[in-house]
Amino acid sequence: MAEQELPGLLIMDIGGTHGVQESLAALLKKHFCVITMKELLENKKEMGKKIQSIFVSEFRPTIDQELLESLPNLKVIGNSGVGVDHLNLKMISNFGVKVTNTPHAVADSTADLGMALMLASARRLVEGSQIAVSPDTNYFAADWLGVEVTRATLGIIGMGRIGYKVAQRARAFEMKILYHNRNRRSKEEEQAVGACYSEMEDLLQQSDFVMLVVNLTAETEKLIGKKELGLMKPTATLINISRGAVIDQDALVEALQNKTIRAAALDVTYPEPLPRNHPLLQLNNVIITPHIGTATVQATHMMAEEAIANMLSVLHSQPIPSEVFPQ
Ligand SMILES: O=CC(=O)O
Repeated sequence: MAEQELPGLLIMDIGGTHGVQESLAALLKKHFCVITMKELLENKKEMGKKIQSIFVSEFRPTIDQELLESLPNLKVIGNSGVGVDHLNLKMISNFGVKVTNTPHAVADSTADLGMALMLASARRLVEGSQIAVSPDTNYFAADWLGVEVTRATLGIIGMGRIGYKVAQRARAFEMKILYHNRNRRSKEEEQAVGACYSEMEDLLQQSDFVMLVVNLTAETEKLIGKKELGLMKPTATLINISRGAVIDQDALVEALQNKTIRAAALDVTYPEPLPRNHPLLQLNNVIITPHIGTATVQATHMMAEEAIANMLSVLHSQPIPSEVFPQ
C-alpha cells in the first residue's frame, strides 16, 4: 500500500531565536510534513498548496492577509498558547480557516508563575538577590522588609482555568480569596477553593494582592486604569499574568511612582519588550519577567501536543477540542 502523505504544516523555523525547539519539531514531524517559512518563501507556489495547517508558537509566524492568500488549502491555525489576541480571528474566519488554542496545557505553569510573582514581590526577592551579590556586605534586612502572603487577601480578576488554579494554590497559603469573573462559578467550585465572588470595586478595595488573569478582549483592554488603581490599598500589589494591555500602563507608572500602591509584578507589558528607557524599568517597586507564563519544558510540550490534537481533529473532520471563534 502506498504510504500516505502527511498533511503540510507551516512553522516559523526550527531552533534559533524565533523557531520551534528541535524536540517539538520532532513531535510535529510525526504527524505533519513540516515546512518552514523560509522553505515556503523559496517555493511559494508548490509549498503553498501543500500547507493545510499552521503551528503558531510565541506569536510566530505573523498571520496576515498576504500569507492566507498564498495558502489555498489551509484549514486550521493551531495556536500554541491560550491567548489569541495576536490573531485577527474575523479575517482568518473569512478565509474559511479554523483557529484552535491550548487552554489545558498552559494552566498549571501560568498559575505557578502567578504565585511566583506574588511571592517574589511580597518578599522582595529580586532586590534581595541583588543585595546578596553586591560588593556592599553592610546591609540590614530591616531596611527592606517584605510583606506576608500567608493569610493575606488575594483578589483574582478572571476566574477561568488559570484563575481557578491560582485559587487552588492560594488556599494552601490560607489566603482569603475574592474573585471577579464574567460568569460566577458554581457554589461547589467556590467552596472547593474557598473563593468568594466579589464586585470589582470591593475586590480592589479589599485585596492585598490583585492578580489579573483575564483574556485580552475589547472589554478587558485597560480594565485597570487610574480609577481602579485609586481604589487599591496603598499596601496592595498588582500582579499581571494575562496581557499587558489589560492595564493602563501610564496610570500604573503614576501609581507606583507616587506609591499609591505598594508594588507591581508583571509577566506581561505593552509593548514586549519595553523600550529600555521606559519608566517602569526605572522603578524598584516593580518586578518584570519577559512573558514566561508557559516557558517550562513541560508546558511547551503539552502545548504542542494539545495543538497537534486540535489540528488533526480539524483535518480529520472530528470534533475539535479547543476551537476559538471571532467575538
Ligand atoms: O501567554 C501565554 C498564552 O497565551 O498561553
